[in-house]
Amino acid sequence: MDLTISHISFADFRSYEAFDLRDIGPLTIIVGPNAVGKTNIVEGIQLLTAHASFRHPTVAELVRMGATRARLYADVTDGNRQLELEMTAEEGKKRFFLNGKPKRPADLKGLVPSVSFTPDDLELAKGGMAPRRISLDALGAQLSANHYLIKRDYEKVVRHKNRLLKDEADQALVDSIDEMVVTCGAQLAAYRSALFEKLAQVMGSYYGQITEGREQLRACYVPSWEIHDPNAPATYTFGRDEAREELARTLGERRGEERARRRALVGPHADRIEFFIDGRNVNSFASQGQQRSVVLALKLAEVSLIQDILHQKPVLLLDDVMSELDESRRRALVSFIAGDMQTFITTANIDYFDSDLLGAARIVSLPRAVK
Ligand SMILES: Nc1ncnc2c1ncn2[C@@H]1O[C@H](COP(=O)(O)OP(=O)(O)OP(=O)(O)O)[C@@H](O)[C@H]1O
Repeated sequence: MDLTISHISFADFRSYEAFDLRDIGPLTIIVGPNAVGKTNIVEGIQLLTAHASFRHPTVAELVRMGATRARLYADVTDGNRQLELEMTAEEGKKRFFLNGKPKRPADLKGLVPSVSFTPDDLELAKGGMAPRRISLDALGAQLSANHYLIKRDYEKVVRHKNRLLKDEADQALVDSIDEMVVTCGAQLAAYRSALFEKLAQVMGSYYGQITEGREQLRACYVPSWEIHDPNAPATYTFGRDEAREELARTLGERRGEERARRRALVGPHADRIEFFIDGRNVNSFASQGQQRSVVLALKLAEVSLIQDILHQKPVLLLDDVMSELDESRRRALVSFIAGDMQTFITTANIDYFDSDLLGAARIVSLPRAVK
């Protein structure tokens, strides 16, 4: 049996002085008016399970205004094992505990994975590359502690390199940091590429189901060393060694450009993720509805991959997305939820759910805060 959350408790977290929910079952629908604290609950669960928040807050933002320390807690069980997950936020630091013992996030990766789906995710199929890379790394981090650690190291290296370039530091210093860019960057790019290959395949299959076979989705991971035509889908497969060679070569070729623009231009922080429907780039051609289907397919694929790789169903966190989806996409999502995966849904309007789903759910109504 999968690990599921049976109890959550927050103290001085976001808007909550205290929040406690016990006997949590497979499906919880959290209902309430705007700004009542629905998203805060989902964020708290994501912090406890994925050790990150889709809102990318500072630690101080997590602590209730006027308090000094936030504490989040969850009991998790698979019927046999009982685990206690805990996170504190205090003095600029998040700390994690398992059964009362301090743990590094890397030690907890994959224990109780989660997939969140929020209105911000709908931007994933629209514009910039950064949210797509962040989303891929967030998935990778839950699937592999090594992915999480190398991404963290690589980001440090690039920050350092950008500082050197900004300060117009000696080229020898930049060259020495470039060795790290190559080592960490090649490993990160190889992890991402291998993960993305699986993700793209499952995504394509979900997209086919959502559109009832009418349209084909192709997703491509494009490393920064490729000269890529955004209007032509292409598959680039490579391993770590090839990535090392290509990165070293491209860094050499673009050294002058990096110095002139005073920032790092080569490496996985500049890799692209492109989506194509029937051969056309989603960014410039897709309708809003098609873009939403792409994101829905991506989220469903994330869930499937976690299940396949970790043999543990993730906790699904749906923050106010029903209102953003039309009837057919809502149906596709609900049929997925109706499986046996633990799910938390927030909504301001319960009318989006049919009576079957409501009948299976525990409804938690949050009252309007008294000011
Ligand atoms: N650190 C904090 N201390 C106190 N209050 C906070 C803190 N962080 C957020 N809040 C409050 O939490 C509330 C927002 O909660 P949340 O985002 O969960 O609302 P919601 O119910 O999801 O609303 P909506 O339906 O509009 O998305 C806001 O009133 C905000 O001021």
